[in-house]
Amino acid sequence: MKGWWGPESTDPQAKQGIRAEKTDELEHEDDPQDTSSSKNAADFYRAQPVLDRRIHVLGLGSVGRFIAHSLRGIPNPPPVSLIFHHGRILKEWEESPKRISLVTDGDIERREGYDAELSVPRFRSHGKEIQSQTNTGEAFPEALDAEQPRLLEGESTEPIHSLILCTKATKVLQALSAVKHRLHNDSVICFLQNGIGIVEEVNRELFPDPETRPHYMLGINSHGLHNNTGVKFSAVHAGFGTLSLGILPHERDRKSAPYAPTLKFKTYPEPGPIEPRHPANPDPTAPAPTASTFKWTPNQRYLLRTLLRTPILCATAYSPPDLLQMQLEKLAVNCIINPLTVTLDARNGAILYNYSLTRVMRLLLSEISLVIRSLPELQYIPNVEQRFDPGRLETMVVGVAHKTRDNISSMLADIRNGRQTEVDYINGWIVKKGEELGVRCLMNYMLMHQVKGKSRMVQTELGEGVPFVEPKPLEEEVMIRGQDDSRENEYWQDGSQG
Ligand SMILES: CC(C)(CO)C(=O)C(=O)O
Repeated sequence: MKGWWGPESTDPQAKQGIRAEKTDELEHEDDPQDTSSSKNAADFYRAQPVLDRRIHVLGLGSVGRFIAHSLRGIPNPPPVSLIFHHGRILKEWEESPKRISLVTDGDIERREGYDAELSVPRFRSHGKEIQSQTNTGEAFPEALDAEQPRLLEGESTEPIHSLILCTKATKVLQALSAVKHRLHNDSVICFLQNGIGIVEEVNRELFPDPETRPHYMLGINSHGLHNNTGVKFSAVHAGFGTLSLGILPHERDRKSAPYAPTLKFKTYPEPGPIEPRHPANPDPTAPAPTASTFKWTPNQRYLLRTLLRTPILCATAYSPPDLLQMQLEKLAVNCIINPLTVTLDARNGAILYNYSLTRVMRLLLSEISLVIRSLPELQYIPNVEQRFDPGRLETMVVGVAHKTRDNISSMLADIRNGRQTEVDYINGWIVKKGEELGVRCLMNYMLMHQVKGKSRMVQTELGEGVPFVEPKPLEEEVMIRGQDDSRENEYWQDGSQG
């Protein structure tokens, strides 16, 4: 039997990832007549075959390229499809040697064997696709019936079973809208964005019906990656980190989902003064937490195991409550370093050893800490009060700012390049959650709007100034000088997670 974790296939087509990769290696596994093989731990994993080994990567910035490169480097690699967001870039890829290169400590490693496809982001407003033109200016064909997706030439209708989503948080809806018709209720999407609240937004806007909604996984990336200036389809692995992964319980399994958020606190608005609430004074009438078992689907298990067996990713799997706490720690750090570096227009280290900025940081952290400690999802988890104590969060922020002192934060890089920032999913999430929980977060609100104001200011300046390449109608990004030089900085130093 040929297992998919076994030695590398000698079939050149399989190496190229060309075949429709139906798993055949598992077809005898479930034969009830077959009593010859004794059951062992691996049988558990082999019990349910996955349908398709192909992994699609959507969002081909430095993180997407790194993941795609890493996946093709493992024994018996899965077929990997790169989804390009622009016809021009797909053409460049087709005309290139079709390789992704990764630079580590000056050494270049090139990998090939990718498939490529096109999927043009759909612009959205108020929960609807509003686009009548593509980013190359051509008109979208009219759909024959409202239920059918409006497809462009070259766009696929093939189902996607496993998708790794590496776009920025601000591009998730547009990117997913374009492949929504290919995702089914057994597909799995692995979200790898900064910030929190993306999954909820995707559910609300794209998959409101739990019956047709795909399954989800979350990942927190701490690898330091940036673009390789001037070199296409390449990334620089500047800092070794980890990938913390977790499978999210599906709403279809809600009843048995671990730590399903039960509303333990009365939500705002309510009459009378707003009292901060946190687990020290929970609502005694709230129901107790539910059991923590839920089933993984074959696609979820397959994608998780494939990422876990990719050594360079240094991936580890966590339970949903653990992953949530790690996300919240990262969020707290991003809530301070990212917007402050924007307002200061300085590298991460600038916030250190500065009396006034320490005051600012503490005010922000007192709100952030209170919101996090008030989350109903965390109320039954031991030590939440200590883990998210403002003092501990401050130590973490200072530690990360020190380790990444020479970096330009991802938010500052976005601002400088005229891109939309992820502030809505960082400080914006704190403000929104605070409103729901009755914790007013004025400091975070103000800082969020300073970032937005700065973003608008830069975009206006760029619009009035002289861009080097005129944006085509509805083209996503304006190419400006220095864009490729910016460190696309998803840096999150591992040790800082405390
Ligand atoms: C931790 C920090 C601030 C490091 O640069 C980061 O994650 C980011 O820039 O987004």
